[in-house]
Amino acid sequence: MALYSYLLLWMGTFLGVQLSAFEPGTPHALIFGWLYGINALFYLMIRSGCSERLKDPSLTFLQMATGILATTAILYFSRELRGAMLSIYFMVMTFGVFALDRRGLMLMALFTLTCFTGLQVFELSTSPHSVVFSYLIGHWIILALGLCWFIYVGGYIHNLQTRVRDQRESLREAHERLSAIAIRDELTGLYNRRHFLERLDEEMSLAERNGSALHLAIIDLDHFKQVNDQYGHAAGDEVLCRFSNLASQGLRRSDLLARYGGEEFVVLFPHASKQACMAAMERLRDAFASQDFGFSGAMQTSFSAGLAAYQKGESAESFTHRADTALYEAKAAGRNRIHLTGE
Ligand SMILES: Nc1nc2c(ncn2[C@@H]2O[C@H](COP(=O)(O)OP(=O)(O)OP(=O)(O)O)[C@@H](O)[C@H]2O)c(=O)[nH]1
Repeated sequence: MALYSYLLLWMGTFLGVQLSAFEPGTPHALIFGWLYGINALFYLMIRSGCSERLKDPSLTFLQMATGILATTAILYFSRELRGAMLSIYFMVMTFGVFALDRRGLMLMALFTLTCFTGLQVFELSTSPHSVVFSYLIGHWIILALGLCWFIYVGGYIHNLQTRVRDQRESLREAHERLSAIAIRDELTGLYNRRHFLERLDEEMSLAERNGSALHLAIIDLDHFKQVNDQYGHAAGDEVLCRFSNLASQGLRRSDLLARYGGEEFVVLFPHASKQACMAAMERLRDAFASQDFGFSGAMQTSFSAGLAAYQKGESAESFTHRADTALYEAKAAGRNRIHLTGE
């Protein structure tokens, strides 16, 4: 954008010289040559990442200061076009609107006014006879008022931009939070059934492609209705949460644990042998059975589980059905046990 703007400005200056609106000897090639050289240096600093170490990595201040100095040099050679050429300062200030806050804009405005005042003082001291005093004051006032307007409007645009950015950021965070909540079970914090079924499909595709082992365990807490009936729903919830914590801590991070519904849970074991899965499940069964919930002696906390190994080419329905059948067998065999399905 800077290169394009400078090109337009160069063309304007060149035309101004041809039409005698500028001093005949205006060294426009020299001024713009320098300008392009310095901007090429800025470009290299930004592209190479050198500018990252600076306080202003986009080099906005430096780029604007260069533009303001170059504009002051061009204004020096302008004659009756001086008033119109003041607008170039505002073009340079526009660069800062999206990158600088109100304080930064004030600094750049002050720098602009200082440069222009310096130019006027220089002209007054070197050729006082060619200076029209009313023009001099008029130009200064127009520039000062224009810069004040820029600070006000620029600051407003900057604040607006910051607010939009903040809102976009909070929307992104809210979306992330919602996505995280959508895949979790509210009571236990474990993954919910929907997320589990999605992951099951993914893991089955992986096992299909790589020929790797994949086991599925369906767990059902035993006589859970009695807990609710005798000790209330809150006690039932406490048992569900305690089981979830035990299982989360006892399983490997690569195992996928989810609440399947009610007092039913599932664990997906990717890349684990049948023996390793059985051992993990037995450890969990022992840990759960030894939990003390303060229930009366007759009531034991235990679970039954069915374990199935994924068979190449089978559907998710068939895989879960086989694990479910094994669970049914475990319940029928007296509960508090884990059954492994064959075929
Ligand atoms: N506290 C509580 N209870 C739940 C929740 N979800 C399901 N339940 C209860 O879990 C109980 C499940 O009972 P059943 O399906 O008869 O199973 P069970 O008593 O565990 O018997 P078996 O599975 O045959 O050993 C029901 O009483 C449900 O109300 C929950 O989120 N919190």
